[in-house]
Amino acid sequence: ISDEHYNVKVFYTHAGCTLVALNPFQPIPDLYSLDVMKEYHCAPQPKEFKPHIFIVAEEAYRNVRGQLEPVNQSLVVSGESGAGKTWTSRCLMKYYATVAASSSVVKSQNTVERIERRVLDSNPIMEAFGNACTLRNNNSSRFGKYIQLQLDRCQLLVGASVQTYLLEKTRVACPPDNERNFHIFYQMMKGATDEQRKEWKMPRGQRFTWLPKSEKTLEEDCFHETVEAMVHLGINAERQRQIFRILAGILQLGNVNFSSSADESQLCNLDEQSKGIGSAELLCVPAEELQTCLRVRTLKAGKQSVLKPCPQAECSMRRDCLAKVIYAQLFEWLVTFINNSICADESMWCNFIGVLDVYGFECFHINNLEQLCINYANEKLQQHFVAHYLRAQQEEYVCLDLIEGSPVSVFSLLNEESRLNRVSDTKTFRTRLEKELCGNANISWDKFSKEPHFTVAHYAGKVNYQIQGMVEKNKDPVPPELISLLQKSDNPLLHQIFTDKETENPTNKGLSKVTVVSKFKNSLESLMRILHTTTPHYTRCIKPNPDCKPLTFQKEEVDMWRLTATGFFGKR
Ligand SMILES: Nc1ncnc2c1ncn2[C@@H]1O[C@H](COP(=O)(O)OP(=O)(O)OP(=O)(O)O)[C@@H](O)[C@H]1O
Repeated sequence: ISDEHYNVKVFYTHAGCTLVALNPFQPIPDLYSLDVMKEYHCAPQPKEFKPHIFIVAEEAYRNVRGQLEPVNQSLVVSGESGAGKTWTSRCLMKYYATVAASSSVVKSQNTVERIERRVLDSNPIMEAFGNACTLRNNNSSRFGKYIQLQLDRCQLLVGASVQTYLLEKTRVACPPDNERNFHIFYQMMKGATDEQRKEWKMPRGQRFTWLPKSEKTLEEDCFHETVEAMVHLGINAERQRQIFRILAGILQLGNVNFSSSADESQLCNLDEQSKGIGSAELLCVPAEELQTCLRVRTLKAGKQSVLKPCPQAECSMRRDCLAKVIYAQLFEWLVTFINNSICADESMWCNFIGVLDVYGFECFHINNLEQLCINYANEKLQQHFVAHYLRAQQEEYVCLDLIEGSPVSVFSLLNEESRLNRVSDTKTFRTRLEKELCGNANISWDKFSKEPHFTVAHYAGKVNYQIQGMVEKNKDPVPPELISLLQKSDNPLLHQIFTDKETENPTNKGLSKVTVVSKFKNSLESLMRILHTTTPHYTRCIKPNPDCKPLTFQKEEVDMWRLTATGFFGKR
C-alpha cells in the first residue's frame, strides 16, 4: 500500500449511531479550545454543528437530565492501538472538568485543590505507570480503564472513580523486542536529581537490562509532571520516596543473572557483582533472603518442608515473577489511592457519566491468553452494541458461549487445567479442547500446524491462539516464598501492599489462586452490568496510517472514512 497525502480537514463524522474520529497525529489548532467547548455547550442544538467529540460529550451531559428520571450515561471509546482512544478520553474528561466545574474544593498538603484538577491529574500518573512506547504507539496504554465522572443534583462534577483492567505486567521484566518498559522508569532515569540518583543507585549512564531504548527521548518522559500530579493528589513526599525506591529496586533486580552450578543439587551462582544486594537494599528486604528466595524452592510434604535448588531457568522466572508481582500490586495500590483521592462521598453525587477506554481487537502473528482476554472483551462490547443500537433480537452469541459459557468453554477448560497440580501438556490440552468443543462452529484447528493452537472466528475475524504457555499464564503463580519475603520489607508501602493482600482474603486465596480468566470475566461482567443500566454512546477512533505520521492518510483508510461518512459502518 502506498502512502498518499490526502487533504483531510474534517476529523469527525457520524456513522449511524457512532461518532467516528480520525487521528490527525498532530495537534489541530483550535479544535479543542475552551471557546469551542463553550460553543458546543451553549448551543441550543449542538447536533446541528460540525461533527465533533464535544457533540457526544454534550449530548450525554444533557441526556442525564433529559428524561423524567435521570439516566446515567456511558461513552465507549474503541479503536486499535494508536487510534486515539486515550486522547479522546482525556478530551472528554477535560470537557466535563470545564463545563461542569463545581466549586468543590479538597484539601491536599496545605493547598486547596479543585476537584476537577484532581480528576485530570489522575491521567499523568496512570499514564506514567500504565503506558509504554510500543511499535504501534509511543504512548500506548497497557491496561483498560473505565472512569466514572460523578455529578451532583445540579449536574456539577463532584468526583470520579477509576476501574482498571488487565495491566500488562509482563512488560516490567520482559519488554517486547524494540519496545520500551513503562514510562515511569525512563522518567526517573532522566528526571532524577543527583541526590535521587544516589539513593536509587542510578548513576548517569548506568545500564539496566529491563530498560531497553533508554537513549530515546519522548515527550512522555516528563518526571516532574508525574511528581506534580502526585502532589496534587495527596501522595506526600515520604510516600513518593517509598514508591520510587521500589521502582529502583525492580530495575536493579533486572540486572541479576544466574548461571548453573556444575552440580544440580547445588544453588545456581549469582552472576552480577552486587549479587542482588542493591535490589535488596532498595526493596528493604534482607539480601541473603532475597538471594535464597530466587534460587530455592520450598516443597511442602505434609508438615515438613523440603528445600530444593532451582535450575537456572527457574531462578530467572522467579526473579521476573518478583518484579511483576511488585509492579502489579504497586499499580493497584496507586489506583486505589487515586480513587480515595477523587471519589466523592456517596451522598454528594447522584448520577454519572462513564468513559470506557478499552483495547481494540488484536490479532498478531502469535496470540496468547492476553489477546484471548482482550478479544473476549471486544466480543462482549460488540454484543452490547448490537443489542442496544440495532435493537436486534438477542441473537445467540455462539462465540461468547464458546469462550466463557458453561458447562464447557475455552475458559472453563483452561480453569480446570490450571487447577490441576501438574505441568500442563500442550498437546493433551489441545486434544481435550477439540474433544469438548468440537460441536461449536466458531472454533477450528489446523491439523497440520506444528504449534498446537486453536482458531476462534470472532465477529471481527479469525484469530489463531497459541496453546503453549496459556495454562501457566492463566495460573499466574507466585511462589509463596516471594510473598513472605516482601511482607518482611522495611519499606512501609511494600510491606503494606503485600500484607493487606493476604489478610483481606480469609479464605486464603491470596494472590495466586484466582485464575486470570476468572478474575477478568468477573470484572468484565460487573462492567457490563453497569453499562446495561446506562445510555451508551459509541465513539470509534481510526488510525489513518500505521506509522503514526502526522496528517497522512492511506488510501485504504480514507476510503473507509468516506464510506463511514456516507453512513456505512462495517465490521472493522
Ligand atoms: N485528536 C487528536 N489530535 C491530535 N493528536 C492526536 C489525536 N488523537 C490522537 N492523537 C495522537 O495519537 C497518539 C496516539 O493516540 P492514543 O494514545 O490516544 O491512542 P490509543 O488508541 O489510546 O492507543 P493504545 O491502545 O495503544 O493506548 C497520541 O499520542 C497523540 O499524539
